[in-house]
Amino acid sequence: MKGVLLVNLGSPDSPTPKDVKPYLDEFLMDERVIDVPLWWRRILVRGIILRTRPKKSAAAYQKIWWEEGSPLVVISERFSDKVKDLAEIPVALGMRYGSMSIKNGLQELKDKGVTEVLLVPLYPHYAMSSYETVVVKAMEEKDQHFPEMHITTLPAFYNNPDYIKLLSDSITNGLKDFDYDHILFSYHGIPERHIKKSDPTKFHCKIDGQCCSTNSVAHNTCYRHQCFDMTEKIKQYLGLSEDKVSLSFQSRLLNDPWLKPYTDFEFERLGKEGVKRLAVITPAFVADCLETLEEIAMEGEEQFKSAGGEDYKHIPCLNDNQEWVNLMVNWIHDWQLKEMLPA
Ligand SMILES: C=CC1=C(C)c2cc3[nH]c(cc4nc(cc5[nH]c(cc1n2)c(C)c5CCC(=O)O)C(CCC(=O)O)=C4C)c(C)c3C=C
Ligand SMILES: [Fe+2]
Ligand SMILES: [Fe+2]
Repeated sequence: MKGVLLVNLGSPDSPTPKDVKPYLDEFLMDERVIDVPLWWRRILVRGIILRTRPKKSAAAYQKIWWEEGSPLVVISERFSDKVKDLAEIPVALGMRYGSMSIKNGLQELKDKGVTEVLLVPLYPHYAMSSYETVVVKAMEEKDQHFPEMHITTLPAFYNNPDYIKLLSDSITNGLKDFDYDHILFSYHGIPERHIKKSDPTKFHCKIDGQCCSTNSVAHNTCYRHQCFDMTEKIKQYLGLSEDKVSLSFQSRLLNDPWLKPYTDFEFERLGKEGVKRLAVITPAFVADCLETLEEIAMEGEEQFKSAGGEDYKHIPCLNDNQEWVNLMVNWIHDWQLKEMLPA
């Protein structure tokens, strides 16, 4: 029997340093997130980052936490419940980090008699620290605990025309009551090194002005290309003028070079250059979370306004929007009935 496993990133069990610490430990000890040798990762994560970060992150989580729990988890559950109602085959939800594991999700499917799984990493783009680590972890769990299962993975959907339309419509909807001067597309950042590591040709991705717009097989796994391409497609769909849109990368950690421009610097630049009304969209996330609700909707507004901006709007992620649920169900049905995956 066929079934679906939806996987998002996961959150701590509560917004306290006690629960944030083990969550961050699992997250940052992932070799695809902090990609340095194990001995150095142990020193960096356990000896340095985890001494101070849990308290700081817990304070940030407290600002956005809902009565029902972490917004990322609650929204993912609402999305998953709606997909379950329409999919006609078993659907389970797992998280890459934290207590709602991928293993539990696969077990839930196995208990319902599922042997053929469609794995859906809930990320529109491919990055080794998001999409790839979900796939690798699911395959490890399968090999260890569910050898009889067969797993097929939904490809990254950053350029899927139906998804582009949904995101574009959500921008139109978000801007109905907001007369913007500028729209910033803020994507989660990654270290530049990750782009080079994910390049199968080993020479295409130079992180310059050209590589991401020169056709290459490297783009199947190039997060930077995929962010540029998605922005371009939405710009075209909505007919946005070049000078009113820009792209940036948020959420840096540590001092390595990360993808540029940096979102926090862009808030300052745009404010100083006279942009008064700024709209921000966060298309690396399908569900609102710490990085959108705190870093963008709260901190970002403060940064932009202290640089001279006046009005600010964060456009929510697609979350459990019914059209997004319907699109996911269509993809599931195509796979279930015709073995077809979205292009
Ligand atoms: C080296 C560090 C990190 C990389 C690389 C990274 C990539 C990456 N992350 C997401 C999506 C999310 N990240 C979230 C939180 C978060 N991310 C990092 C670090 C890296 N992410 C940390 C340490 C945290 C935790 C919070 C903090 O201490 O700042 C979240 C939100 C989780 C939540 O509970 O709400 C998401 C979602 C993507 C898509 C990505 C690569 C493209
Ligand atoms: Fe992250
Ligand atoms: Fe590139």
